[in-house]
Amino acid sequence: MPCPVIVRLNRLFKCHRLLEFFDRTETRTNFPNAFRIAKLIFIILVVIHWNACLYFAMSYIIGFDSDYWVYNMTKNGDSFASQYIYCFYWSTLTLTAIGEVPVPTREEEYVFVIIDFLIGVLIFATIVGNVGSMITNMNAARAEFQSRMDAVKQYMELRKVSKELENRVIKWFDYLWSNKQSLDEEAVTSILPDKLKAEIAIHVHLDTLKKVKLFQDCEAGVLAQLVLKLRLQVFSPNDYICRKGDVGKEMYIVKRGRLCVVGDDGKTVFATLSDGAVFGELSILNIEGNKTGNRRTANVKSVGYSDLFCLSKQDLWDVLEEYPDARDVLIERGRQILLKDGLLDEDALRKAQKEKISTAEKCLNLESALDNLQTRFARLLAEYTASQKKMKQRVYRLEKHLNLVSMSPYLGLGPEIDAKEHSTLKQRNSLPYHTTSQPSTFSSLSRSLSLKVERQYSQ
Ligand SMILES: Nc1ncnc2c1ncn2[C@@H]1O[C@@H]2COP(=O)(O)O[C@H]2[C@H]1O
Repeated sequence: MPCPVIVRLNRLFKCHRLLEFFDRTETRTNFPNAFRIAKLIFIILVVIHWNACLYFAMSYIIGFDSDYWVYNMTKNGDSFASQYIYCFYWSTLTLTAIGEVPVPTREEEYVFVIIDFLIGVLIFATIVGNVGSMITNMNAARAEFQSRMDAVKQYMELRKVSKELENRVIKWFDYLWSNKQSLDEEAVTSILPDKLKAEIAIHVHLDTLKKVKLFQDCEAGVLAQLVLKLRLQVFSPNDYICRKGDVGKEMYIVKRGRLCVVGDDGKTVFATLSDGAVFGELSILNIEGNKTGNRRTANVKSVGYSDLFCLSKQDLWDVLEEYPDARDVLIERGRQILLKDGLLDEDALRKAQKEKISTAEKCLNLESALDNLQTRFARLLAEYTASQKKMKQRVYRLEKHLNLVSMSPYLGLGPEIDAKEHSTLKQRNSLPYHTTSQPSTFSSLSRSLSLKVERQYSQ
């Protein structure tokens, strides 16, 4: 074997870098299946190349032209290109087992060919397995969609659903697939963290939301919050999205399609709604004076297929509670539509507004009364503290006057008395009560007074 080849074998230690490259590229590429096929072909070519090199090395060791199996220099040429091409050809035939190869004559040649055949079987299995799984992966979305559709079809068959309705359902599936609408967009992005999900939702839906006149004056935060709550729904031609009198539970934004606000006969068209239009908001905005309350004010019908973003009442209010200005804008616009349709009870609106004002006034009055009370309470507290202080001083003076001041340090009353006076009083106090010059009634009075003051202190 030529020496430079052995020296360069240490390059095989870098193999892990190649595997790392494969892993990273497979994760990052937008065409994973194409990359997997390319990787498989590359690995097979490398294995064939190594096998060709081994064949040439074995022929070199055994001796070129020595038998029918080894590389034949005279027959196949001795240039580097012809040597490489013949060996590569031989290796391909052996490993893929698709062609006849020279029959080995020596034992070591047989062993080499057996190993080659075994590797060839593995390569073949790998190719078939990988290509099969790639084709399955490529069709995974279609297969999932198909299986769901089949389940619905079977169900309709079982429940004897009318042919007309069955056709509508099948056409709905067909529209969904041909417009590349996912059955459940939330499920697709559910694996992502909330932040990324929000960014994707903003990217996908924000353009539609920006077209919506109703939201054009709203703060950017409102749109960003709303965009996360939108759910895509697809309606077939002539489907009623809402009917007059139903309880409103959600509002809709038209992403694509055409819809009509129709009368009860289903033919009289009051208004046509197209991309960016909003409807279904009147019954969920709790507009004061709305004659229909939380009921739908009109029928809305889809003309062709229409893609609508649906926003539930709860989700809308959750957002609007944080953005009162946006709420006022929406309510004002809704009020204008109701006024135009003659569905606004102006008396009720005025009454509600008056009630609102009187409630606000009541709140203000209550607030000022509370302020007043607070001031008076503070004044009372100050007066009480001052009178308490005065009383303490009077008790102290009284006690002093009655020669009972000696009790004060124990009771914690009044200012400190000087040490001399204190010792004199202590001496006097050590005498029994009846021996003191004061009558016993004074002492009991002073005691009860002291106890009262002590209680006040402890409070
Ligand atoms: N004259 C109109 N023009 C446009 N849209 C309307 C008209 N009347 C009703 N709608 C919409 O039709 C919706 C029916 O449900 P809502 O009452 O919740 O909200 C209603 C409005 O959004």
